[in-house]
Amino acid sequence: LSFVSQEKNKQILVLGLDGAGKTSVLYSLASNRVQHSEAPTQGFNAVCIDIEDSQMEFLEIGGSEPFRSYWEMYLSRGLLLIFVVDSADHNRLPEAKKYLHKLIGANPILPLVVFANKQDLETAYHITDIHEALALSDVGNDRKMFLFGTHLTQNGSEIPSTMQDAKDLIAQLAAEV
Ligand SMILES: Nc1nc2c(ncn2[C@@H]2O[C@H](COP(=O)(O)OP(=O)(O)OP(=O)(O)O)[C@@H](O)[C@H]2O)c(=O)[nH]1
Ligand SMILES: [Mg+2]
Repeated sequence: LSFVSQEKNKQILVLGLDGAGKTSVLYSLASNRVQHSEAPTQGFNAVCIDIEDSQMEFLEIGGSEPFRSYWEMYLSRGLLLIFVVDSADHNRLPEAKKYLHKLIGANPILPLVVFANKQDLETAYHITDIHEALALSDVGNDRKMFLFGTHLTQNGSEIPSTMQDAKDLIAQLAAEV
């Protein structure tokens, strides 16, 4: 895990409301072990992850209100967009949907990978309900779009297979663009 400040490389953008689990997902993808974040991201969080022979640069932008205005500014530097939602945060799904559609409206081609996170919580919506709540059928046919149900539980345990699948897919998508 390392922090980078290269400007030229295109990044994999990691966005979504505060508390969705973006940082936890990134740390876990980086180490292949579940690693929960300890604090909300204040601003930006850049993480380099080795996949097979290449290195991928991920950029999380904090999901708290003051940081959301930066999301759209970074779209053009994005290779693909990972959008993370808390599947159990029913009340804020409409808000997540609003922001997601603003983002995809601003960029017609950026591939989209949605993480319906916190599937371990009892009240979590199933991915089919997340698909509907986020109106993912309106995303458009010209864009590559994928939806994964993910969960992170015990710190230090191996990442669940859906997370590994998502990581493999992201590597494949990044290699294609
Ligand atoms: N139960 C459960 N908790 C999770 C999961 N993923 C993350 N969390 C917890 O959710 C909280 C928020 O996680 P973060 O990774 O900080 O969320 P974030 O999206 O980076 O939030 P910001 O940086 O504020 O935008 C933390 O307490 C995590 O431990 C999950 O899959 N299941
Ligand atoms: Mg964070």
